[in-house]
Amino acid sequence: MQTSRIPGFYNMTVDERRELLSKMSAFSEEDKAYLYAEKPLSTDTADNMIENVVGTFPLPLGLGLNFLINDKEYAVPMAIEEPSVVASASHIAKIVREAGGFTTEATERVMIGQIQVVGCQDFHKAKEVILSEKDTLINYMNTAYPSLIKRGGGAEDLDVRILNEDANSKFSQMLILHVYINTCDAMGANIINTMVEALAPNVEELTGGKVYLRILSNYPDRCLARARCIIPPDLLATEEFTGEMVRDGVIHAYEFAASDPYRAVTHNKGIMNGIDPVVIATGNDWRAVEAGAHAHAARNGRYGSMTEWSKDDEGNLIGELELPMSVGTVGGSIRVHPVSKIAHKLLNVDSAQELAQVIVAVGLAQNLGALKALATDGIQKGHMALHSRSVAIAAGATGEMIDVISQRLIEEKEIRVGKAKELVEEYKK
Ligand SMILES: CC(C)(COP(=O)([O-])OP(=O)([O-])OC[C@H]1O[C@@H](n2cnc3c(N)ncnc32)[C@H](O)[C@@H]1OP(=O)([O-])[O-])[C@@H](O)C(=O)NCCC(=O)NCCSC(=O)C[C@@](C)(O)CC(=O)[O-]
Ligand SMILES: NC(=O)C1=CN([C@@H]2O[C@H](COP(=O)(O)OP(=O)(O)OC[C@H]3O[C@@H](n4cnc5c(N)ncnc54)[C@H](OP(=O)(O)O)[C@@H]3O)[C@@H](O)[C@H]2O)C=CC1
Repeated sequence: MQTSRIPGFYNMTVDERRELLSKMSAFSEEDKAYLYAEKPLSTDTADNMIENVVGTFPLPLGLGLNFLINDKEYAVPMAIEEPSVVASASHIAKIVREAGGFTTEATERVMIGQIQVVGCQDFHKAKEVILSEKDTLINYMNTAYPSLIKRGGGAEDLDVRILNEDANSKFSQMLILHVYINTCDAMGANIINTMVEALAPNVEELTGGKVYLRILSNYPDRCLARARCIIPPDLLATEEFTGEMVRDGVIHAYEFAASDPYRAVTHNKGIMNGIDPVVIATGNDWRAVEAGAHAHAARNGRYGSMTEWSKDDEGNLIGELELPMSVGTVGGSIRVHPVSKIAHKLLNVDSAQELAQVIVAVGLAQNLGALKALATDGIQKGHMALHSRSVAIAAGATGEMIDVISQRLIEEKEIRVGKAKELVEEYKK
């Protein structure tokens, strides 16, 4: 899309939004046939995706707007059930674009495959043998996946660790091979698993041990994406709070998360509020991304904040987020789920590296959205106002009643299902 800045998009009806997107040539006729269908994922496709299928489970798909990342516009598809997340991401993206946008970067897409060897007679000798045969083993693995080499990827390096060397350890001693594999634009789990399974017999032969696990690691700490924003305080000001007050509140909120795991978990949940919906919409494995993100948050031996917030000498608020980001633009169900295909088209990313960068930028925005609300009005004002519609529906409101009940809940400052049920009964009389 030429611009992701569409003021008041949320005040339009769904039909008006679709018409506007048509005018912006965001979707082809075929895309629209899937995206606007009541049931975009057919039962047949679903039945081919997983086991024991009895139906499908749709989620709302919204657009995170206003994202300017490395000077490129992105309307970000977000699949999520929770109200206020898309609004919050768009709200912060709007502020950040006025400050010049997000800057992002990503490392090479190097993922890790692990091979576990137990029962070696001499673990140090076994380690030496593996390292002396490193090049041969790397070449061997690459013969198991020649197409990856053709794309410029493949196994690149190999490392060996010995675990549980302490004689008092209650666990068995084991040799762990780490194979570093560039999976190009795929998340790479199946690719890596194929390669490490192919290598296992050679490893057994060289070490004299027994290989058990041969699987990727979901902590790909050489496959990182980083996002950064620099925001002058005046852009953060609200009716009641100066920009400096908001900035300082955000920094204090960060310091709280950095010092206390109980807070860090909630803080990081707020970041994943932004990340998961994009990972899901693009057909990627959100369990893998979640697991890797939390491992990274604990990399210093203590679970802490995924983001960092500080101020520079000019008083600008600086936000940074670095996460492992094992996502792909091909592979898995990405080209199987029709809506995920459309999401990729809308995002218009050229590579998995670029997708990873968009995702961390959304995570950073989402974190600031939550912290800005928490450090000022509190989360209930913005979030609960948007949640009131779900509350009304949960209480049995339908059609026009939803808006009426939702508005009453906000006015009476009692956004809860019990209250909504009373209002529904009253409305029906
Ligand atoms: C909800 C807002 C954004 C309102 O904030 P606001 O200041 O009232 O927004 P605004 O009316 O000034 O609008 C500014 C922009 O926000 C967007 N926007 C504004 N409203 C909408 C809407 N309805 N739908 C879509 N987009 C919306 C939109 O882009 C708009 O620009 P415009 O288009 O007008 O030029 C703000 O209160 C907010 O960000 N709150 C935080 C919400 C949040 O974090 N929700 C997550 C759920 S809570 C949670 O799970 C995580 C948590 C909080 O526990 C994490 C933690 O503890 O750290
Ligand atoms: N622990 C975990 O996280 C696990 C996750 N999984 C699942 O694995 C799936 C992801 O595995 P993944 O290996 O990515 O998927 P695939 O098995 O679908 O492999 C990706 C395929 O994409 C093709 N391809 C086309 N273009 C490119 C390109 N530019 N770069 C790289 N590959 C390309 C390759 O086929 P070709 O080379 O033949 O053209 C490759 O085989 C996810 O569904 C995930 O849920 C599975 C096991 C464990």
